[in-house]
Amino acid sequence: MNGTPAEDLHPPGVKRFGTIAIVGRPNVGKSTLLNSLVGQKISITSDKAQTTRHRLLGLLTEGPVQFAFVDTPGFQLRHTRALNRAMNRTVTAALAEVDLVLWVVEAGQLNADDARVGALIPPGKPTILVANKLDRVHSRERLLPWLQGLGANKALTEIVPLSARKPADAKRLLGIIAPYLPEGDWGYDAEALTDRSERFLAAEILREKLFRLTGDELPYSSAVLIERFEEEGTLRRIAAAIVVERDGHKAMVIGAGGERLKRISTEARLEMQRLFDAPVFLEVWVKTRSGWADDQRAVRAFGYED
Ligand SMILES: Nc1nc2c(ncn2[C@@H]2O[C@H](COP(=O)(O)OP(=O)(O)OP(=O)(O)O)[C@@H](O)[C@H]2O)c(=O)[nH]1
Repeated sequence: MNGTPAEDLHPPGVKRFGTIAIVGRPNVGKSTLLNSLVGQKISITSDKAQTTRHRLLGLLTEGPVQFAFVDTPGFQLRHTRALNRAMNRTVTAALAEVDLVLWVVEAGQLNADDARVGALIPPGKPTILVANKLDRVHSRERLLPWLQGLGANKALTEIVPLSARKPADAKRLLGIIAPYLPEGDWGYDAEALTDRSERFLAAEILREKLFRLTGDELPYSSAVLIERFEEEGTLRRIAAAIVVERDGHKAMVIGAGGERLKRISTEARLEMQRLFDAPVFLEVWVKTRSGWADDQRAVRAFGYED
């Protein structure tokens, strides 16, 4: 991890680096695909190079190519029906910035929800349609006309039928993706993610839950600090502080009987576990900015992995 230039670790070849968004209606297999594509290296982020519109979900460096799979905030896949026009514009703008879109559907199906997702992809954006769950299709003869019908859609750059569960299929897909990524230097080190980047992501997740579960009540001056981030084997032991301006805000975050703080910290912990692919022990404190003296009265919420 220390000091070897990344170039020395890889065979020569044209270096490429690019961002890829994976979109699709719920349950088509996006998470499964991301996992197969990046393996254990899921959900890594770094505090450099993060423009606001994307969150890094996973990085993969294979030979001279670095793939950055990104999330598109505002792409509420679970609530596609509820997307209003303004949100659609946000999503479309975010997708406009990536180098490639992977639009995941289930092989043999293209329903109204799929079409709604497809409509958000900016015209002209290189888009690979991934027809997933191929293993469930028992009659390849029936799939053929479906694939040919899709082929008539000029907006699709490629159509790739596969099973996200099969590592060999994911590998094949990487080979198809690579030429769409621009030539140029990598955005990140080739090595696995550092504690520091997970630490950053932990703060981001907690902040997101904090603001989502307090609605508009909480002033944006409130902050999240990761005070401790330790690894014990696979366990991540994290101590975080939510720092607010006033006692009134503190009460707001804690909620009646501590319920809201409990929910914030539970949801944050579950998402961290999913992203880090590891158990997380998360302790969250709420403090007012008045200083350390206040720690005595700090309230904490615990999260345990059973
Ligand atoms: N048979 C089969 N099932 C798959 C395949 N890929 C994913 N699945 C299953 O499909 C279901 C949904 O997969 P997810 O990866 O959670 O789908 P998602 O699109 O991320 O879902 P949301 O998070 O709800 O948007 C899970 O039960 C997966 O195991 C595949 O290639 N073949």
